[in-house]
Amino acid sequence: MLLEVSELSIAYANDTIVKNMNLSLEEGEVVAIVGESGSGKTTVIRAILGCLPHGGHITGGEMFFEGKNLLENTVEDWRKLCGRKAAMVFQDSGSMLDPIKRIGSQFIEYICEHSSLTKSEAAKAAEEMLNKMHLPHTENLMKSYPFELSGGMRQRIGIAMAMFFKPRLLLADEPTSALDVTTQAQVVTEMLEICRRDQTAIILVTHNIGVAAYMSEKLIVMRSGSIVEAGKTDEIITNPQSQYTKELLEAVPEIGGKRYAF
Ligand SMILES: Nc1ncnc2c1ncn2[C@@H]1O[C@H](COP(=O)(O)OP(=O)(O)OP(=O)(O)O)[C@@H](O)[C@H]1O
Repeated sequence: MLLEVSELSIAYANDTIVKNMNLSLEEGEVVAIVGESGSGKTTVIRAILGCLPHGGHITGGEMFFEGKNLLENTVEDWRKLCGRKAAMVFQDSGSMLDPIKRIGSQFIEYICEHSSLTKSEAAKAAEEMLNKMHLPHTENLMKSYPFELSGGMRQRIGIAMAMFFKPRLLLADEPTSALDVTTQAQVVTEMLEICRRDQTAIILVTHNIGVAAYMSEKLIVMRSGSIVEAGKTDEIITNPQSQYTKELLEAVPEIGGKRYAF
């Protein structure tokens, strides 16, 4: 088992936000957490990466990653885990790029900081990674500034950087929500392609059960900090048990009798 979270509870100050969360993930598996805004999805994945915001703390439960108890992690343990073994992609990962540095120089700097590659080796590897995200004209792209690129391209670069070191676990928080529908579909497909090739497991956080259905094998439906329903995605989608899941599914657009993921 890659990740095992059991009975996890999280509070901000004295308010319990997440109650008795359970989640398990094998190598290369994709689990999606869906639920309305404020249900605690982001809080769960922040806890897994040891980066709850100020005031947030774990009040109960356990988390094991590759058999190691995450609740016993030192600052050094978290530093080793984040970036290389576990990486995160946000809704606006593209906007985390430094606006006054060319794409190539920031990607190379990032690689050199976390590995022993030389600058020219890093440049070659960075360009290859951009190719894998199906970014066009990568040679020119490396010389571009972020503002010269579309939002979709910037987000793909953010994902390429997060995936560069082939993390065992990718935490993706609404990774495509800021993109238009067509670009969303492309970016999701590319991200899945890379994760499948590298056997990277994903926890996908989304409010869009359509995207979750398309991407994941397992689904967790959350509401107000608790699990409403959890299990195999196909089974939940075809035979939802809770009224809340049914409502989420009904909100997915239907055209000609078919429900569409995006
Ligand atoms: N830093 C914080 N301090 C106090 N409360 C917080 C903090 N961050 C989040 N919360 C509260 O925790 C609850 C869950 O928030 P969280 O961001 O985990 O939900 P979410 O399901 O990811 O929502 P969204 O889809 O809007 O991102 C919310 O009620 C929110 O107000």
